[in-house]
Amino acid sequence: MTMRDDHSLAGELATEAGERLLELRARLGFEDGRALKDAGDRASHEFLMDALRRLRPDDAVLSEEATREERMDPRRLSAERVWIVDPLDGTREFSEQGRTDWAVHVALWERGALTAGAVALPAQGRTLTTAAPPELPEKVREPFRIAVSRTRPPEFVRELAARHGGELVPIGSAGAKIAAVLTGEVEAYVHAGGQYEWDSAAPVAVAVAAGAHASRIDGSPLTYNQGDPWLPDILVSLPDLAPTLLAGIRDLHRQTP
Ligand SMILES: Nc1ncnc2c1ncn2[C@@H]1O[C@H](COP(=O)(O)O)[C@@H](OP(=O)(O)O)[C@H]1O
Ligand SMILES: [Mg+2]
Repeated sequence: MTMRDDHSLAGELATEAGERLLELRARLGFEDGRALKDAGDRASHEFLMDALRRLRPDDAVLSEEATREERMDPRRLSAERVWIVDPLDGTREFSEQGRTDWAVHVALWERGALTAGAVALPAQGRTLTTAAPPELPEKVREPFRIAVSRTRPPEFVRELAARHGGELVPIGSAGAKIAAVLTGEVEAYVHAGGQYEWDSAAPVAVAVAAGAHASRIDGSPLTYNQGDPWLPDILVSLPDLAPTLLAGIRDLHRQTP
């Protein structure tokens, strides 16, 4: 392979990992969901680790599927370049026949900020990348739609939508939900209660490159490559909707701390 820029590399790796996951899904079928999930996590992780080791040998990597020791390796904390990857986001949905809301995340963090990233949505036949960020819808649709976890929607988001005339849309995978914001299927994604850096790094890199709002739900910045990769809440939205949602969340939390 020739030397390529980080944006293209993120896109190519996420896309190829996704193609391998589609093949695996076709080969193993859906009878044994546990086996399919485990095989998908492992195959995608190994492909991405091998490729990054070969193509970016000097960079550190933080992957969901690495061992705890690898994830806690302090060398990444002093590294200038760290790839943050989720080899299979929405593992649950990957194991359910017919579902297309699962993703491969590949992000690059450099000296304090996300600088490149890609989210492959293999079953939707597309990859969103910082190489060519999607064009955001110009206007916020009314009623606006908030994507939430299918299985763990935060309690307050129902009330938030009700107060501001919004609708909830359950979708699996953080990457698929943020992609839905960027492609105009929903206007926002709100999550709280738990998540890790790899769940949001790549989709946030693409969202920011596209001009979307991305922050913690209190409006503070999302920070990556921390010692503890726990990053429990997130708001991604069209920029014009962010002030309403941030104020709405603040009000709700004031009332029910
Ligand atoms: N409360 C929680 N604690 C830890 N991880 C969570 C979580 N809620 C969601 N996630 C993770 O965020 C991703 C998107 O979840 P959801 O589809 O429910 O919105 C999933 O990643 P993985 O599929 O990579 O494990 C899921 O494990
Ligand atoms: Mg994930």
